[in-house]
Amino acid sequence: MSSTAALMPLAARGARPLTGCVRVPGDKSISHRALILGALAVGRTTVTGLLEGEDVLATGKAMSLLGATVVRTGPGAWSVDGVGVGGFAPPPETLDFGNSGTGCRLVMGAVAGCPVTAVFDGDASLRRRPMRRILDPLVRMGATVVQAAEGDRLPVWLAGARDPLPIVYATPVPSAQVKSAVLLAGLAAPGETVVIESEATRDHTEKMLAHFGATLSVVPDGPHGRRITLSGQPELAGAAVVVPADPSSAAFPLVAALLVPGSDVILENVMTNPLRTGLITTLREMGASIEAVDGREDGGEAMADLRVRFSDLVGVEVPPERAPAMIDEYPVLAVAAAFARGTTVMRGLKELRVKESDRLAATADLLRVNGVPVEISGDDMIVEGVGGRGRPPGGGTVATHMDHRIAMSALVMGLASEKPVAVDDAAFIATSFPGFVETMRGLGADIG
Ligand SMILES: O=C(O)C1=C[C@@H](OP(=O)(O)O)[C@@H](O)[C@H](O)C1
Ligand SMILES: C=C(OP(=O)(O)O)C(=O)O
Repeated sequence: MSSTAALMPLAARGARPLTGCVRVPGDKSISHRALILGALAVGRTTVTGLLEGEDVLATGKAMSLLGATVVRTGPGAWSVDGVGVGGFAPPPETLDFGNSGTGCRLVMGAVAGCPVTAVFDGDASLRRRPMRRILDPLVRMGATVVQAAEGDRLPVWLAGARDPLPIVYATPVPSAQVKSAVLLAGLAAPGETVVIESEATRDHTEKMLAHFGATLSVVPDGPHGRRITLSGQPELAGAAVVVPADPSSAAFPLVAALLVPGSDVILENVMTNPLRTGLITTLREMGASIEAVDGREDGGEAMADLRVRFSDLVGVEVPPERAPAMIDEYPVLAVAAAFARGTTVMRGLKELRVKESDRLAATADLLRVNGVPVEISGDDMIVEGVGGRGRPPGGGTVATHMDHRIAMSALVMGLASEKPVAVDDAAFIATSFPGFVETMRGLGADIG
């Protein structure tokens, strides 16, 4: 996706209740990791339900350029023949991660443990995002930043180490991407690599490493944290990975169903890993009717079908320690808060400033142009809901700033506000949720 491509404007307007049963695409975090661990394993990995969005496809291409054999065998079905830990080959061209922070940062970790040099690049949004948080620990492990743009930003030339050093690393920011990059580099290190996080972040890398045969321990550290110890140089064996539906994508039809009167929707097979369900916890506190049925587990990950019905919501205070479990869901939570009765306070949102856009500013602007009072105070966002006094006015055009989640959140708002809501550019939705518009229309939404 290029920032110079033609814009794709779109608008959503209020219509009949949303009803029906849908399965949103596969989880983005798990999809990236399945391709990367498949490439670092010996033998064949088969993946079903892979998210075929632009972000994940960029990671698949990077794995091919680094020497793995990545083949699409059917819709959402992929096979990866890996090269083994430390076995990447020098890539013949730049690894272009487009809009994807996860792909870029995790592959930096994997490359850091191999004696190859790779060039990492991305689109205008990714070129603005911080990479020092990844490069700092990787350099401590023996990788070399040969060249980088100002402030250690993309494009970055990274030379990996033949025998990276196992380190003990306390992550300075709550980031699953930083944790995962260190663990992926640590795979090639002789000895134990330890990551300590003061707030637990999504643990898909840890779960999938165990699924592929690595030895690691995860123990609590402090009131909200964890200490992860990985034994280096395992022989990872190709595995079967079944990717559940992405809770971060499910968030959009879920919130839409809560806001459009009369709605009753079932979202199938949604991943319910507790480190991803902060939005569901919060919405339930706000009075949402979200029922999880038929809970089950595969590859260490929990999933369930979610039945969601229109609900009257009330404002709540969301504590900062919940942020890692719902970090990508704040824009759509802010939309839900706009329809709630009373004030919603979301605390500790600093990390939102370094996503595909400055999501704190972009979310506040989304609400403001649609007539909803909102304030940013330090790292907190305060939304004055209009519930009980009607619906948010809508009628605005939202600047999406190359950010898929801002685009989808704005369109969800338009489904329930008084007047339609437009977005300047819906093209980036394809990075994480291909088929979003069709899925929403299938439930009865008026988006076009
Ligand atoms: O590890 C992952 O798959 C992700 C981690 C989060 O980023 P941070 O690690 O920067 O918090 C999240 O925002 C992103 O969408 C996916
Ligand atoms: C932040 C996100 O992704 P990434 O960091 O992979 O670009 C996201 O999908 O909301």
